[in-house]
Amino acid sequence: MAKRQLPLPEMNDDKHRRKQFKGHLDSNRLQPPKFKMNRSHSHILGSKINSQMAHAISFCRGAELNADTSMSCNKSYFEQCFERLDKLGEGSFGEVFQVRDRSDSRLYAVKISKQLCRSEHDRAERLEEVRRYEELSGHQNCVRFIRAWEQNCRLFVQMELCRESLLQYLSRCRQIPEKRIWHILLDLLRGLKSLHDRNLIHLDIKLDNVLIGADEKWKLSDFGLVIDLDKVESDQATEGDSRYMAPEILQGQFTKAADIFSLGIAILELACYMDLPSNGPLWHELRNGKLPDEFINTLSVELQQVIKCMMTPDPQQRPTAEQLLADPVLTRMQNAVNNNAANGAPSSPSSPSLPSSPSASPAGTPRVELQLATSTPIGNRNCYASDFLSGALHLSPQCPPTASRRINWMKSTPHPKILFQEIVSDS
Ligand SMILES: Nc1ncnc2c1ncn2[C@@H]1O[C@H](COP(=O)(O)OP(=O)(O)OP(=O)(O)O)[C@@H](O)[C@H]1O
Ligand SMILES: [Mg+2]
Repeated sequence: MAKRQLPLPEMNDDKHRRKQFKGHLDSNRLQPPKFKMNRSHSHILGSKINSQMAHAISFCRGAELNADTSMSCNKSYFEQCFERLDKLGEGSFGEVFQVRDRSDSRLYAVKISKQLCRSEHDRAERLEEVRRYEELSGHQNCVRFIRAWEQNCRLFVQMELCRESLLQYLSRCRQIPEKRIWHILLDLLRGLKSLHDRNLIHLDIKLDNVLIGADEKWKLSDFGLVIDLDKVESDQATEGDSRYMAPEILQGQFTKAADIFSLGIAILELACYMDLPSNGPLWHELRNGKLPDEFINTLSVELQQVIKCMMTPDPQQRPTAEQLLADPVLTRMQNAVNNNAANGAPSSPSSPSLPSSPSASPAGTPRVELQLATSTPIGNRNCYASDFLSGALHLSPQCPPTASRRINWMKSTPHPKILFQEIVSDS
């Protein structure tokens, strides 16, 4: 659905404004200081650890480091096990690299902590972080944890490799069709429900901490601030980015409802391409249930309602992830996915604009499904089918139909070149 172009509001400090990106990173974004939890786990790790040797940190049975971790080898465990490729991103806590695992030749992401782990207290905090991450990993809408280790006073975490963050996606597409926004919301509510069902709260939900996987699913990531309500007193929790922070966090109330607020305001940012304030009058207005009309009016009534509910000022009145998943629009989407699965039709709720559902074609119009076969890279990354979904695709057949009715289609622009393969044709 194409959005109406609205006049920009004045650019005063505290006025609402559309996002302004500089490349992929928004340098206007403030990173509020993060406070640390003060739990001690020194009893778990013991005190005598040689910091130059790699130590597996895992709560899974059988987790161990297989490379030569002895001091006789000059290479670090990381260098022995991985070929370091591109840098994928950086936050206040770590740098993330794309790597190739030498043992299985597959690509992964490894996050290397910036902070040095100098004391048992630091180490205990990391251990707790890894324990929480392992606990929630496994859901398709949470970035998968592979293993973690510590060497030279740094924590290394190996994860599934994702394609890009929701912030990068927004900076690239700018106007995201509403249908896709619903799919993103559905994926993230599922991920959030899996955390909340375990009594974990994320506390740092924001566009930068949502990634899309190779499986086309949107996933929660960056579990550094997650707290376990069964184990940690809420006064030991840490606040996340102030732009996404629920109002009650200022009173020290850390509950699951705070995550719902953060997700709600992130969806507002995504749907309206709005620059969220980190403080000032608009920050308070957004937390008093006053959403700027010139932005919110561009959305369907259903999406407006969901966002408003999620941003309800009183945390007790905010719906839970489970209640939100029962929203009529989200229920219809889930039913459609389930029906497709039951009929054996390939379906992915997050690969939205490919003509993957019969309803995408008016009656009588031939429906063609294409899958991305190969592509040349954009910049230093591969391109994906979804890179081309926000505009019309001008494809030309590269070869005539064969007996098996498979046709290759080439996008007409010279760069990037993408090759689609037709997988269904009703014509
Ligand atoms: N598994 C992954 N696959 C691909 N890119 C990733 C992955 N994990 C992180 N990144 C990229 O690296 C960036 C920083 O990662 P992350 O958010 O985990 O770091 P951080 O230091 O904890 O951030 P913050 O400052 O938000 O706390 C992400 O925004 C994302 O762009
Ligand atoms: Mg982050």
